Amino acid sequence: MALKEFTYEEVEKHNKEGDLWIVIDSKVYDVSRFANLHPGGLAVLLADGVAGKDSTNVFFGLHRHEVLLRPQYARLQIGKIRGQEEVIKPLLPGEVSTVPYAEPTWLNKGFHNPYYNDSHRKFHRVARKFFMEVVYPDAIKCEESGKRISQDVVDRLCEMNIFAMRLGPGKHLQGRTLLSGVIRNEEYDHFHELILNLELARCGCRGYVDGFLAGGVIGLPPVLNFGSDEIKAQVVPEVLAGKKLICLAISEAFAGSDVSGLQTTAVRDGDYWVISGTKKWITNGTFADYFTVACRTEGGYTVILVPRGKDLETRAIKTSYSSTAGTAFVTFDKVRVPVSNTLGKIGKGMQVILSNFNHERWMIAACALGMQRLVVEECLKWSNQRMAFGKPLHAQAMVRAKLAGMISRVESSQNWIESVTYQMNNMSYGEQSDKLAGTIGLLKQYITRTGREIAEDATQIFGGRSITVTGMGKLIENFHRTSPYDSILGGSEDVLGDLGMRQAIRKIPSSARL
Ligand code: HEM
Repeated sequence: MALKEFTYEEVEKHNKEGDLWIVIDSKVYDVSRFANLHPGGLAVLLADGVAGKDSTNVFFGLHRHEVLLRPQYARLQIGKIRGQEEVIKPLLPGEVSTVPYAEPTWLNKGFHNPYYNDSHRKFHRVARKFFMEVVYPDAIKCEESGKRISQDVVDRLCEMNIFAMRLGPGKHLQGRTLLSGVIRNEEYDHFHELILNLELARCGCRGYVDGFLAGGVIGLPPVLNFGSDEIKAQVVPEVLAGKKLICLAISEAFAGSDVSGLQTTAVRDGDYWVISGTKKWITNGTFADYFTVACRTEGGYTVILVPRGKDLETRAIKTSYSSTAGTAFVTFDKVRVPVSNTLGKIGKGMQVILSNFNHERWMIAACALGMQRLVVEECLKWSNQRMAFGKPLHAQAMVRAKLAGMISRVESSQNWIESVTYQMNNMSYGEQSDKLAGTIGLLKQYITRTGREIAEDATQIFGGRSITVTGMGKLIENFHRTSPYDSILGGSEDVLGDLGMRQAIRKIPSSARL
């Protein structure tokens, strides 16, 4: 049905309590009955320049656009201004932002790049639509409720093989239809995977980013790369189908970044391991069915796949991000598992653990970067729409300086991660372990550190709104609270910087002299 049309003169007549209309972006809203329920109060709606008037600027200085899109408020619209059309439109599913620096360069019209081709473009369009339509609403819901990712979303992302793709290219993708067949299986590379990580991060919910089966992204590769054929045949199909969930259990209260300090032990009893000990900060642990567990065994370390059972208990750990991540404290009370559940060689678990770290750290860095870019976009929009001292925020040189720093950090991180991703595409798994471990350590250290600098700057730009969980600054609040996770999970910043340096120092030629 065509919308009723009004002139500004007609709207102006409705300017008092009980008969109150306002205009926002050419749309006419009847707020007569809503005014008393308005979270910002009645008085502000009756003010001069608001009641019966075009309140577009004042509205966008105080609310996110999504407020108007919520059904209960969208229904307050009774018509539009004759001869005018709405200008402020949200991105449609699949669309890219036209705000400068809101997207990686290759997505901007007229820009060129050496890494991405048509297959990545097609893939990106479908992925963005999927994340906006299916994942984003679940992310918002779960981030707030703290509940685990909905099974419905798990089913859909497994149907699209998104979960399988997040493990990177490889044999596990053979015979699978990727993203409804938008690309051919053999086209899939680490740049497609980078796209998935960046799109996930755009949801702006850090807890959910981990709740989005991150435990599986790091817990399943040891099974794929080091499990026996029987174990793989049993576990991989059900996990990639989203029927069973898996997580990685390495860190302990006794050993975090210092993996060699771990104390969970596995003792042989015939054909069984008997596992005793605890694990801490285990992402997805509260809802996982399988645990890829690093244990101390006679003569070294061994990684063992442990199914959830009566002697394995998980308890949710209260963290400062959402419990949708499923962060758990895990207790093994003489858990018996067959020795055939060993992943890799007995006593050679450190190799399994270390080889897994590169991909995990790269994934965390990618997600961290995705959120940072989102924060840059939020700050650019906010500084453009927020009026202070009679001018937009970006009229202040200090604000422009902060924005310049934020953009430079995000762009340098993007360029570095793309260069590393290109190496990953062209190196074998073994070569990556040898050549990229140090670089990825440094990359992650850099990206997570700049993340916290960006969080600080964004907080200053958003002021009080950056410390409230809802409203204009909700993404900034989430990012400021959760950016330290990026700098801790998968190896803390200082340890990774040191790893990068130790690897570099080891490779300085003995003949090198000034
Ligand atoms: C259709 C029109 C409007 C709707 C549906 C609406 C809805 C809301 C909602 C849901 C909130 C809670 C905060 C949030 O979720 O962002 C809010 C807060 C607020 N609103 Fe409105 N509003 C409308 C128009 C206006 C207008 C024209 C003004 C003009 C001054 C205004 C001033 C405020 C203020 C001052 C707050 C508190 C903001 C804060 O805590 O930071 N609102 N409004």
